[in-house]
Amino acid sequence: MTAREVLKAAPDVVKAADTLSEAARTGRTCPPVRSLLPEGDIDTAYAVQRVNVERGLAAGRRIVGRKIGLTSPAVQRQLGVDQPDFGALFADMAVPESGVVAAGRLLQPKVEAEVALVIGADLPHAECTVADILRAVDFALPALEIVDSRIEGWDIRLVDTVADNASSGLFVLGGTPVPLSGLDLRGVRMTMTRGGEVVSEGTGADCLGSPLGAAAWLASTLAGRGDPLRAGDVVLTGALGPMAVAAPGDRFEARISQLGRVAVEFAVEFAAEGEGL
Ligand SMILES: C=C/C=C(\O)C(=O)O
Repeated sequence: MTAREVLKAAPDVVKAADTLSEAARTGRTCPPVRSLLPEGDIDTAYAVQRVNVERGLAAGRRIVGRKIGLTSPAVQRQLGVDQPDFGALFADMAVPESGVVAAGRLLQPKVEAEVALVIGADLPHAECTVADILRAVDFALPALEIVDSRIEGWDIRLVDTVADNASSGLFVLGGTPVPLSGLDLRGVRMTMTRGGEVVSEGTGADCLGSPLGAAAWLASTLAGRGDPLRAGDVVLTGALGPMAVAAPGDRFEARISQLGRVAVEFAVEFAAEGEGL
């Protein structure tokens, strides 16, 4: 969808996109958008997502990659869905390794641990294989995805999360790139802690069978839509285990075998000046 096509998008698509972007802008959640869209119509939900992505690009934001969502059976169960989806990653969503997320930056954050891949060659084919992915990937990194929902209480079905840029929020990449050669991404084991307590565990196989298979699904899907993965793109391949709610003051750390560790902190909210006196 080009910027010109966005302007011509159906009124229900524009209304859903406006509802979500207003929630993001004001920091106030909105009701589910599924009631505005044809029931279960995933293509229309992606059109809503595209409207807000095009608006972001028009406002000067830069796409740096894609996220895959809903890859783990645990997350699919948590959200009551049965297929993966994808969303856009913008440069302003990147948080430095061990960085701090400012209070109030997100509406209802939750954290997931994932394998990130950095793509070194374009992937233009609509039938992308795992071998294509292996040849194209420059390196892997451990990552945290901080998902968020503009929809109140995370009351989402597949259409809602697709329209809402796959419930994306922010992401953190670990600091040490690992070449794929010799890595068994299906076999990696992930443990994520919040304040030192284990809150999520999983393996590479829990991500659609393998993070490489998930990446092949994404590359095929995007190429089929005429918007392929390109050299330099970051791919967050999807949660390896259940997501965990984040509150002010929380510190998350994920360790993924063969890949290393990655951490993030959520700032403590301070009372406004004079409040509570
Ligand atoms: C609602 C978001 C889910 C994901 O991002 C995931 O499963 O990775």
